[in-house]
Amino acid sequence: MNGPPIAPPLPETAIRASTLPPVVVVMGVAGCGKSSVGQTLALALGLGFIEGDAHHPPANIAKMSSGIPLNDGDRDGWLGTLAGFIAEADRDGRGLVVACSALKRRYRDRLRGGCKRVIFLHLHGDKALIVSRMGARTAHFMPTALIDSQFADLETPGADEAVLSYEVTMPAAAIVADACARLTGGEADKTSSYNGGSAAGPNVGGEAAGRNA
Ligand SMILES: Nc1ncnc2c1ncn2[C@@H]1O[C@H](COP(=O)(O)OP(=O)(O)O)[C@@H](O)[C@H]1O
Ligand SMILES: O=C(O)[C@H](O)[C@@H](O)[C@H](O)[C@H](O)COP(=O)(O)O
Repeated sequence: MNGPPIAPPLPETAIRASTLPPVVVVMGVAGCGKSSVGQTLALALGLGFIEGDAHHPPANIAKMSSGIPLNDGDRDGWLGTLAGFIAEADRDGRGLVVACSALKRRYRDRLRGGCKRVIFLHLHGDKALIVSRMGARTAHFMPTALIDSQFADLETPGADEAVLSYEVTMPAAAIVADACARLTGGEADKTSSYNGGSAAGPNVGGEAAGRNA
């Protein structure tokens, strides 16, 4: 009897089978490495890169600079702008890398809403280490004092989200090499983890598997 498959195909397999280049959102709290990893990943994949920080309205930058955390309302228009870039890439069949904190589940839903190819690359790690990296940055608007609010807002991606997760103790080059391998079908390092999610969830794997079945 021909019924639906009992187990969905692994999303990682589906990503590899996709004929379209990936759309990756590098996410995580301030100072986790989104810009560094995102830029290098985009270069390695030959894709465009969008720095989310460059699209905050001046009022958001002023707020963070003065030590006040952003709230959902502050982030609304900014997320809309970034979701627009992603939807445009999807319409054109282009790949793209975006650096965006995407701290909450509903923010990620907004970003992937216009593009079923979105994969989140979550950089996570110890708060003290991240604070020390933030402190070593020069000429950056984000005060280290806001790190507690960033961790408080962070909703770690769930098992039903398409996400590659990396511990920030890994060198940025190693993160990029592993992510490239996973996204393009090469050999991947065993030290990272991949959360594919179920075919029923709003994940890239299920959609891609459907398109390519
Ligand atoms: N994996 C890493 N290992 C060591 N240092 C890193 C790593 N990723 C980023 N950094 C450094 O940490 C600081 C914060 O990184 P950045 O890319 O600005 O983070 P974000 O964009 O998330 O705020 C920078 O000085 C960067 O060079
Ligand atoms: O949603 C937010 O609260 C901000 O977007 C924040 O998460 C982001 O990280 C800042 O723009 C700081 O910039 P860096 O992440 O580059 O430190």
